[in-house]
Amino acid sequence: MSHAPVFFPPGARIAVLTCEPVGVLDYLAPEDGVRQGQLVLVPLGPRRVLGLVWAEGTGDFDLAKLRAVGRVLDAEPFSPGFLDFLTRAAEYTLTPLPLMLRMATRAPDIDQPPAARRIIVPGSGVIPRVTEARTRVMAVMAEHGGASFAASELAQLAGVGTSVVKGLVGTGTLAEIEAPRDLPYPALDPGRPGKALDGDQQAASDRLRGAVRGGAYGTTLLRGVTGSGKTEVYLEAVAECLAQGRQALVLLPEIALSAEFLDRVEARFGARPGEWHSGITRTERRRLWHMAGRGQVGLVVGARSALFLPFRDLGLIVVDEEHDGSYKQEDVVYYSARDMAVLRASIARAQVVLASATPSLESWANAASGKYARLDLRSRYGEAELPQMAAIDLRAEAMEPGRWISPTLAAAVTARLAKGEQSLIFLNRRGFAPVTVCRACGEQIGCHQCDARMVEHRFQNRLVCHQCGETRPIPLACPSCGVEGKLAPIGPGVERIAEEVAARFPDAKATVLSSDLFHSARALKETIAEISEGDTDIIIGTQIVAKGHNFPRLTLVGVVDADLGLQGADLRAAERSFQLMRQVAGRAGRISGAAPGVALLQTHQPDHAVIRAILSGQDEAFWDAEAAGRQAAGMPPYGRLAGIILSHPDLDVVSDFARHLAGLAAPLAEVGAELWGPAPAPIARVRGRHRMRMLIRAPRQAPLQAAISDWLAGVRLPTNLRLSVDIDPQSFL
Ligand SMILES: Nc1ncnc2c1ncn2[C@@H]1O[C@H](COP(=O)(O)OP(=O)(O)OP(=O)(O)O)[C@@H](O)[C@H]1O
Ligand SMILES: [Zn+2]
Repeated sequence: MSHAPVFFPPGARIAVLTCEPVGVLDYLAPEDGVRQGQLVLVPLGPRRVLGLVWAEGTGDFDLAKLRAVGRVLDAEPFSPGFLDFLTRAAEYTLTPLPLMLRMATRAPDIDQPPAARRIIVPGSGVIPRVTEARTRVMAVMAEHGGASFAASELAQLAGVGTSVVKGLVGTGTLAEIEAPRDLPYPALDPGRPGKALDGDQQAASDRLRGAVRGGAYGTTLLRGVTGSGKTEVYLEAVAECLAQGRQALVLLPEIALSAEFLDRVEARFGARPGEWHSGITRTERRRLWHMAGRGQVGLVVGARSALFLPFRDLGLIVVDEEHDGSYKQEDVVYYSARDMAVLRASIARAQVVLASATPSLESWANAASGKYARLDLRSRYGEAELPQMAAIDLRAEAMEPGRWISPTLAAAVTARLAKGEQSLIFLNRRGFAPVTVCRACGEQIGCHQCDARMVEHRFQNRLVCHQCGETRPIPLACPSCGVEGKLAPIGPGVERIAEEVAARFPDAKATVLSSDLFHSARALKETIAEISEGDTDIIIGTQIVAKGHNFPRLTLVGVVDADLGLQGADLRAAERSFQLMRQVAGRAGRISGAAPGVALLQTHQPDHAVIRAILSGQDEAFWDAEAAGRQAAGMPPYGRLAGIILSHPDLDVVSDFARHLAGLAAPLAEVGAELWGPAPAPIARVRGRHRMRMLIRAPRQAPLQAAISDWLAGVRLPTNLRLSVDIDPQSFL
């Protein structure tokens, strides 16, 4: 594709990519002509649908009978590079182009003009009479740092009636003004001085700045131990990118992390970046989408889907905690934001920084082979030391029945309490108990819709299915045998650990941090801020606490069950356990000059190779061993995998079809790929649909996507059968 957008004069035959399954259709260019990459509304049957001017028309449909483009939308045209990215991302992930277009246009009211609207801004007065509701409104205003709100939006975010907002306007505390929609973001100032960097940090910063200045594509693995200052270093790369007048994108795995990050950006550059994730308002979502296209937002901080914003000139993409599983989307469009970041950057002549203390084996191998550059931050910033790590051998502990915190761990917590320091008790399992069993008949309560057990969530007083989200009240009588009072929770979740903590340390202030306990991103962020500044003594948390947080008073991390991730035959079980344990341990002892932190891992298998690797600190040896194992088995990153997931409400339909499909797999064999399955998926039923899986393994260089396309090309799916292709699968459920 050439890199100058083409202009189509009125009446020219053009190909328009629609958001509908029909894909690309020919139309006539409208009265004033239209440019390639412009968003348009086109007639389709009786409807008008969103489309994108894709290319010159190619069809042989009679020109006189073609319909004309209805309207050209008031949005910056997509650049040829962005069109190229969408095309190649679609080819790589085997996603139909219309779905890609949907991903790239996920902003509300995209077809509406940028008319003026009434928004609320800070006024001049102070709050005359302080009420709780008014304080909440002002807190939301402060938290969003000058973002614009409609009155109703502000009220909703604060959980108050619109009258409270109007009241504050009446007193002059807030003001309601007419403003154009979609205001540019305040410029960040890259010239402000950053923090003084230490040796490794300075060297890494120089290299990254040089790479960004070079204006060519490149990917760098920034590997720095926990607390080494990776964020400080990549903010230097952001500064360079902004100084070059280009845009930067920082992807974070968790919105919970964004609050601290936004503060750091503001401290560094004097203004806040644009934010893109599920917690932002519709107004902001629309504004950011447009400003990305116009080049009027310098830095965007976002979740994985920010990668599909129509940036005008992207010069840098940072993928923070690049090993994190949440970068993989496994719904509708299956893609890895980390890998798509590399694709996008290579087209946009941008730099990618993959930052992590515990890189994925994929990135580690790409750095080892020279495909990526690698920079190392080998020690923590300042005087802070890495935590000391040790196992607690549960076989040798006198565990009390119904308790999960060993005497050794409890004693360590007590010692921290005496010194006024914080402890973190970690268990990567939400809810109160993973299984509820009837002591009369042995029944385990399951979900009606899924092959999954219901998980007791005591704080909500309900059973919850972690597959489909269905909830029901905890029954009194067993649904199977009808006996009352015999249902018993088996095993611990974080809520149960919280109960044990309350019983053991009644005077300590404990806080549970689990994603399901917060109804909004704001509530979660508030609690995290409270933990890092406030008087929490004991944090009880799931993996949400493992990532990237700085809790200054935290000196002890206790892992309730270090064996949890080692079970199961997952290809990445060892890698994931290693990453998670290291990350969670890395929260301890991050303050320079204070005593080093301690991480204690409760385990029944202290001699397990992975547990030993976690404790040893020999990271390179761990990766070498993992790499050797994968290489011997022809597994990623040394071989390629693709998953095929089929589902249908009727088990016979899906299993017959799966067998039929497997019988047609000659195109796979032709490229040297093997097909395993079909077999019932490990979670064999979700939301009432029966699921079958197949797994394809191919040599690294094989044209896997082309072979799969050939294979599936002529196949007709039975009604209501869903087929998904997952290239480079992370999950095998
Ligand atoms: N050069 C510096 N000057 C002052 N403070 C620094 C410097 N580098 C790092 N720090 C501080 O050290 C702490 C850890 O830094 P940062 O959060 O950037 O580390 P990280 O490598 O991203 O950690 P993790 O991987 O554990 O999330 C932060 O509080 C940060 O402000
Ligand atoms: Zn369910």
